[in-house]
Amino acid sequence: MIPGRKSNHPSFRRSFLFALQGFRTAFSLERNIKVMLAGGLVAVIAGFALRLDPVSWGVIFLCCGSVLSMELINTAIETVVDLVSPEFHPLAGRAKDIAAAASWVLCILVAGAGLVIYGYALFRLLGLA
Ligand SMILES: Nc1ncnc2c1ncn2[C@@H]1O[C@H](COP(=O)(O)OP(=O)(O)OP(=O)(O)O)[C@@H](O)[C@H]1O
Repeated sequence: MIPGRKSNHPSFRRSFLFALQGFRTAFSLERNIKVMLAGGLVAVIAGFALRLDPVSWGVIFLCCGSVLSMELINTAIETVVDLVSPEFHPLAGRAKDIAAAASWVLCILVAGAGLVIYGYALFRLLGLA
């Protein structure tokens, strides 16, 4: 709900536009978002090259989406921390470090999933699996 507004919720279309605006802001401010989008593009190109099966494509899309979403949430947490604690504070640092850790944990697990999926697809393409 927007503070001071009469209606409780913006329309579905306006909500989508707010989300789009949030994405554009995060994209322009965060280098990690650009890196992750580039990584997603490489993953899709590699998927076509290795002729992934439909289930593998589904997993790859889910992985790309979850990594990107987690980085957006991380960026939102950093923004709120900067708002409530513009000064140096150990708890502010801790909150940012934990949010960054959440993103890295997901990235490491997704890298593992990618290794298995692309590795298996490569072996299959070479007739080794
Ligand atoms: N207000 C603060 N008080 C204490 N430590 C802070 C504060 N702001 C940032 N830090 C420390 O500096 C680190 C980097 O903070 P910064 O806001 O630059 O994040 P970032 O480098 O943009 O993170 P990411 O790479 O995930 O986007 C934090 O993880 C935290 O350890």
